[in-house]
Amino acid sequence: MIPITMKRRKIAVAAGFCLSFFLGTLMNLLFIPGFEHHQNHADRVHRFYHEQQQRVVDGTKLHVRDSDAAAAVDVNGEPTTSSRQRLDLQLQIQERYDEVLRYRQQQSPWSGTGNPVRPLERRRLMDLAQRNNWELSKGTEKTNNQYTDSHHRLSPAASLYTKSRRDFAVNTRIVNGTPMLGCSSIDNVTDVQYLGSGYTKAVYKAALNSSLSVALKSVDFGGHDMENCVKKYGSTGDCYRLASFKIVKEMTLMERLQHPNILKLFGYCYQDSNDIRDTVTAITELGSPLEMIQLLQTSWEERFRICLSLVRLLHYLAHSPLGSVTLLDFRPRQFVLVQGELKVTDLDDASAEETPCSSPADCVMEFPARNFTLPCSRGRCSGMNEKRNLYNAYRFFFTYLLPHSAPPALRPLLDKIVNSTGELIWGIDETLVQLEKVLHLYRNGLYLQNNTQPHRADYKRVVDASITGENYRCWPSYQHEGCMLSVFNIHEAIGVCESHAQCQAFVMTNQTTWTGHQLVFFKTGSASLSPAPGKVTFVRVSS
Ligand SMILES: Nc1ncnc2c1ncn2[C@@H]1O[C@H](COP(=O)(O)OP(=O)(O)OP(=O)(O)O)[C@@H](O)[C@H]1O
Repeated sequence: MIPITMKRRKIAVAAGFCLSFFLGTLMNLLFIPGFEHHQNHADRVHRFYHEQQQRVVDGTKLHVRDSDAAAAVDVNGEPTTSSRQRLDLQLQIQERYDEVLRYRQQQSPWSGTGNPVRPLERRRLMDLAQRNNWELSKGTEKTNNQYTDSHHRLSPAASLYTKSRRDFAVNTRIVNGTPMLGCSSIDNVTDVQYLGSGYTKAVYKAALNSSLSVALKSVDFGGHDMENCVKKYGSTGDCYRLASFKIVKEMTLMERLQHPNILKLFGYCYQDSNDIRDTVTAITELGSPLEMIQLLQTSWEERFRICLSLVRLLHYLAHSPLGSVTLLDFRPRQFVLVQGELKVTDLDDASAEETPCSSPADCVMEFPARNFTLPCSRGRCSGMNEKRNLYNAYRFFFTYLLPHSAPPALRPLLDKIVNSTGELIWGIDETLVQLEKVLHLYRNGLYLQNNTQPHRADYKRVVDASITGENYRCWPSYQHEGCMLSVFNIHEAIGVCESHAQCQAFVMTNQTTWTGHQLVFFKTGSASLSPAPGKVTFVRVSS
């Protein structure tokens, strides 16, 4: 039997513990100074315990049940393991919530105002941060979904129209001048296909109105993040809230960071799913996952485009409205291709905070092959966000994609770009200048070496004609069946034809690449020459 006074004390302590957490949350929501956002997580846990010990509160006011109170503290009035874990999880949710609010409101040192949080969004964010879903941890979720597969047990993106949901009239929401899609837009999606998943999210492709294809991103209930969290904390509801903040953060950054190489956010939908209120689904631009092996087989021009897109993106991130943004998880899988352009899709690990420091020893960037020490200036590691991005771009992209099979005249400049980024000699500004220079040289045919040797063969020019068959394979062809390469002009095409033993003719198509180069089909003969308006064929007449 526990003496009645002790029981009361426990109730009071537990209530204090709850109130303390509630007040902490409230202080953060109201931005009361003194409640540090950047506090170390462990310190914060500590502080909450300390505070709850000091408070004496009437438990009945907070409706703390005896059973809850008893579960929250042990016989010595100390928090039990389960209450510690619960608090730990709540604090993680709170931290993610704080981070999202910071990004919503943050101004860069040089730009205008941040985006104020609209009342509806604030309410939903608060809801996400505060709602207590302990009862959801009892494993009551349903799995009656048509898109369930063995790997991805159930994902809200895949269960859009099987659950009740709240459409917060998001169709009327305008972001950066564009109306946002909402739940009603994805009511009748068709052709839903699983695209991929990572640690936290599952991504599906879907067609809206049988026309626009989009990506639907939601928390993967069967993913590692959810599984590990539920194993540790036992609460599906709260683990969901924790994970969903990654999507909310990503959506926030997609709204605040507007650039052609950042995937567009088309909208979002909050709906009930798996017995969890307001599960979030982001509706974004659709891309195709980056396959490095496949990229190595494409033309230099396409690979250069990817590097240039990346450098343009990193230049924007270094000077973004939120300050210098770094992609902490910088792997090729965080990017997708949209019509040949590289776009970043996974922004949940992006950070606009420069690492705090007291000396350069705190500013060591460690990579598998080498380390860099950056200066510590005014309490922050100088340029660390930008440099981290740049070195990652070098090690994951430039070394593989830039020099390999480049036009020989561009090799010295490309080698310099690779070396200077690999040594972090250049910053992103200089790197961008140099890559734009490569583009200028390539686009204007300035990479073509002055070849004083005359062409060995003569060619007969046939206007509005093409050769249908007589294909041969070459690398890196734009077309699987035949040899289709891009050239700056007719002279380059003749040079290519003469360098291929099989080539007896070529067809200048009316298609161009992203740099304006013309696509040319190289052929083994001209027996199947036939009329084709707009195309010009050159047939070798002597050798
Ligand atoms: N818009 C998109 N279009 C096509 N595929 C996408 C899109 N967004 C994401 N993907 C694919 O889905 C995968 C998972 O998405 P995402 O990276 O956002 O999830 P995650 O859980 O954060 O992953 P990670 O463990 O890498 O952090 C990606 O690796 C990518 O291949």
